Amino acid sequence: MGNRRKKVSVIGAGFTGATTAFLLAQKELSDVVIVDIPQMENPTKGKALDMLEASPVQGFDANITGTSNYEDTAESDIVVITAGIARKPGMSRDDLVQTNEKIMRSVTKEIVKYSPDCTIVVLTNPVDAMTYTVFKESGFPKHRVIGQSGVLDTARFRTFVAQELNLSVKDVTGFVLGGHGDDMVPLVRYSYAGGIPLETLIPKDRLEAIVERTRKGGGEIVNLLGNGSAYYAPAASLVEMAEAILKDQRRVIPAIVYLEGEYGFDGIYLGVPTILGGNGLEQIIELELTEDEKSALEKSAESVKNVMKVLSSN
Ligand SMILES: NC(=O)C1=CN([C@@H]2O[C@H](COP(=O)(O)OP(=O)(O)OC[C@H]3O[C@@H](n4cnc5c(N)ncnc54)[C@H](O)[C@@H]3O)[C@@H](O)[C@H]2O)C=CC1
Ligand SMILES: O=C([O-])CC(=O)C(=O)O
Repeated sequence: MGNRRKKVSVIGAGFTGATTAFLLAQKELSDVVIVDIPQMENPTKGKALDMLEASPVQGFDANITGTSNYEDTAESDIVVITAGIARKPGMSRDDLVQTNEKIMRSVTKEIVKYSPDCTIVVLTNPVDAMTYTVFKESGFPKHRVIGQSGVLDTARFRTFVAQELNLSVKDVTGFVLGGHGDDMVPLVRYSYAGGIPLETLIPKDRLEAIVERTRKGGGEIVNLLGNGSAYYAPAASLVEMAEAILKDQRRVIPAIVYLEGEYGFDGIYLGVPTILGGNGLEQIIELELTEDEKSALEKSAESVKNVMKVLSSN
């Protein structure tokens, strides 16, 4: 292997998949293979070629390939799953479960066949349950199957806080825990602007409004777009996770991981603070929670368990 370039395969060449591929290449994090179904092979090849033709202008060196053949994904370091259907206005993420579970099972079989040592990062919704499905189907250890929600949910929270305070987003940190649904748990107590606790900077009612907007952040975009869901911020979030793994950064990042007793939950995938590095999930960080925070997390976990009940893999 030596100094060979890293390789990331992105399954699903739709809005999130294509945007993720382009960001990975622009940042020269890896070569990228984009995979979609055979009926979409030409558009997928077209997107990949179009991205590649941006490389001389933007000055990045990365191969980008579009395909429907999983052989092209062989020996990926990371495989990102964005394949499946997205919600439309009036739908919840959970309405996608039956269709996307089938897609998760079929794509995971192919991923595992060609990249038995990769780390899989799942985006497809309902993402907590879909990450669980991929974990079961892959047979991979838990540190190599993780899901994306917390980076995005936290990014939304940080955006709204920065707007409220008229400050740089760079100085705002936050932590959103729980399932990727409307009862996710933004942890205000662990959120800061330039190291100053947010609770001392923003009145309680304004903070509550920001928390509520964060919880419904996906739906806000779905309603505005009218025919699909968010993709720029989700793709940026996937790329942050991929970078942490590819560069073994050991970053503190909220991620959907398999819990075995942590936070009092066992046998489910849920968003919690983690350390991400070269092995994928390096460590789960257990924060001290107040009774109110615990019960909010419990409620969010119940929603995830209700979705998991309809999984055929459960
Ligand atoms: N976890 C999160 O924070 C987020 C999750 N999502 C979810 O990501 C998923 C993708 O969203 P978009 O990219 O906007 O949807 P999209 O409809 O633009 O793209 C999905 C792509 O998956 C492809 N596909 C379907 N079945 C496939 C299969 N068996 N193998 C390979 N490709 C297949 C489709 O042909 C399509 O190109 C949705 O489930 C959405 O809800 C989106 C944003 C954030
Ligand atoms: O809202 C959706 O359906 C897509 C998603 O998960 C998000 O943008 O948070």
